[in-house]
Amino acid sequence: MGAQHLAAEAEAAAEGWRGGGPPVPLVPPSLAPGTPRALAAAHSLLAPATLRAAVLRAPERIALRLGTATEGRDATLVARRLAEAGFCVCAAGLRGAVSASAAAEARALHRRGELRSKGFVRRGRRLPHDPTQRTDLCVMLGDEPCHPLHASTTALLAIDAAIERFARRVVERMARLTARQRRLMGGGPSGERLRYSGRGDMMVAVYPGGGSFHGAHIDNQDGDGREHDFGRVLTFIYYLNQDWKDEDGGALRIFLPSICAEHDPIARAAMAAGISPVVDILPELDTLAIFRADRVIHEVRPCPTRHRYAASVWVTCSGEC
Ligand SMILES: O=C(O)CCC(=O)C(=O)O
Ligand SMILES: [Fe+2]
Repeated sequence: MGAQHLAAEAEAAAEGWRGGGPPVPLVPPSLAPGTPRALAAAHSLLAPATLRAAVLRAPERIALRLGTATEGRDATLVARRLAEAGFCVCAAGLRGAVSASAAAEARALHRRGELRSKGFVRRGRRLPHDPTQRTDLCVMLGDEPCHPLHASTTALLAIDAAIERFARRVVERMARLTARQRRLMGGGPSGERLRYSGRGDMMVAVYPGGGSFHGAHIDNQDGDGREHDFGRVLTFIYYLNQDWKDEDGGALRIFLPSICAEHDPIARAAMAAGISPVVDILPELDTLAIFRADRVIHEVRPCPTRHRYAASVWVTCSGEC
């Protein structure tokens, strides 16, 4: 299946819920009936993703300094990059002590058995866990002091608060984008100016080696079943793994949306050959990946041995013309 086709599906899905009609179902492309992945998955729970992909060089990281006076300027850069490409990769610039403590907290949650299998959220409901689609283990953290995990996740919650502050700024900057940028990847489904409407609890996840993976999907393919806003529009993922190498696998693979990729000659050639242009992002400590939760197809490549930890926050938006 070509990238153009995938992206067209993604865009159709993003619009389906806006028009008030039934949401357009999106089978995770790597698991569509008859594809190699679907066949492999029938034989093994840990089959690696086999969607044909041309791996392009990842764009330069934006060096952020979360929680400092430069955050406003950083948010403007991120908003522009999101509008042009649908995703961006940042170095968050958090103090080493904070990121190292958060990584230790995530490992301790796993050791204590707090991380469990979960299904996808579709139309606002969590579906039963399906090990042919994802084999990560996760838990949602709450920031209220009475939450049972509150005392053991203070560094993770500090990162959660920093991401929320930054996310609010990014959405504010996205609302200032031009109409053209908003129609690309910077606005609502009909190019509306985005407005921050909320966020979910932070999710801490581990891919515990053994080929664990998360098949190709869009986080919010159906508006999350919400009437009053667009549901999740941005995904923020902060990675918690020191010295992650190519050979450790586990890259976050982003499928370039076709309307963004067509300006790149290599991506265009790949699409013409029916191959998806993708970029792979290594889940290295302090890397912050940000992408459109409602439009960008992505997957987690299989993790053969190392345990891979990440903390994700989803931001919901409404829109205004
Ligand atoms: O951890 C990642 O890199 C991505 C995970 C993901 O796509 C998800 O949980 O929806
Ligand atoms: Fe996802």
